[in-house]
Amino acid sequence: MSTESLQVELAERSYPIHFSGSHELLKKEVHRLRDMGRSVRVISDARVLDAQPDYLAQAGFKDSEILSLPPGEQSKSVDSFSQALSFLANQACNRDCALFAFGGGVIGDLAGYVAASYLRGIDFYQIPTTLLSMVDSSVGGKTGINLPEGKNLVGAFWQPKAVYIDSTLLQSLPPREFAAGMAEVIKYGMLADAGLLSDLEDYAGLSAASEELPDVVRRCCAIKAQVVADDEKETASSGGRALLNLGHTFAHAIENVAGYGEYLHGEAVAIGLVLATRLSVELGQLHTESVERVESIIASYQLPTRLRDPLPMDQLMLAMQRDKKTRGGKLRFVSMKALGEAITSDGVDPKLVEEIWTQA
Ligand SMILES: O=C(O)C(=O)C[C@@H](O)[C@H](O)[C@H](O)COP(=O)(O)O
Repeated sequence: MSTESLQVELAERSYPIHFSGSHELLKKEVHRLRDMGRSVRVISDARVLDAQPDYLAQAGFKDSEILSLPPGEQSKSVDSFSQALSFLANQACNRDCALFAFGGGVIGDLAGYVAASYLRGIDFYQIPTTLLSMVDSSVGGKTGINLPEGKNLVGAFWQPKAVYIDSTLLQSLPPREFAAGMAEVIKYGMLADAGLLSDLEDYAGLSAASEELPDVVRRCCAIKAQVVADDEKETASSGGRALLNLGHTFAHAIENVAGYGEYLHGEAVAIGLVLATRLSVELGQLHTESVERVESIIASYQLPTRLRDPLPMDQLMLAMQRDKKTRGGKLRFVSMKALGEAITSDGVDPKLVEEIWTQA
């Protein structure tokens, strides 16, 4: 990884994203906490712990301090949330306990929400193990769980104290998971960095071992850190943090209607990015050729550009109504006025949205 750390600037809630020497820095932090008499706990999943059997022990954690949940989106649930709270309460963890998330986006979002809720808030650290969580979900403090009614419908903004990005962890990541992470990388190019998008065209076939990957991860984190610093709680009247949701209004509806886990989050985002491009064309903001270009970039990273099977339109439209960007019953979309420059679009005609879905 790149030698520097990045700082997410949020006044008293500022924190570093470490890209180099992360494992060593993590170990130091665990020791520092223990030296202060504080306890530490970890939430992880069975697949990550199997793939990385020694990582936590080498950083100073003990087995009894680790809660292992089943892998996959199903663990981002009220049941797992409750299980994790009981894990802390049964061990009499108090307010000086620090909670570490060791896993991908599901574990990070869940553990963050547990940390935000337990005793009204305890310290929280992110150790992302997937590409998706390294470039996106571990940064910015959006934590939460899914409901049967919709994706991420319950949660809190709760910033981590630090993020430890260790690219060596990607070597054991299954190819499908790596590809899913690339969807969020492509998203960053599409929303804020035309140069990154062009580079991704040149790098097609990027893998965990590619020498370009550390710089790509850092570029995504730098965009996210800036957007979050400018609009931490997504309250800007236009643009702002909502732009990070490019493709997600469609993606969350796909995940909810198809059933959580049917599509990986990144796979749904990949389809959502194509649909957001089609929407931008229909709104007269992009040329038609943009769709072909976006589809080609997405496909070159072994990601889907279309749904495997059609999903019921009424359910997709209903799921979209529950999107957190909706105001006064009206959908707010993130579209692009150029590839590399996202904007928010209000008052989009639902008929147009239905028409876009028919092309999914
Ligand atoms: O951090 C953000 O803000 C994002 O929108 C990043 C998204 O990629 C991420 O999936 C996020 O968790 C979605 O948030 P939501 O508010 O739409 O549930």
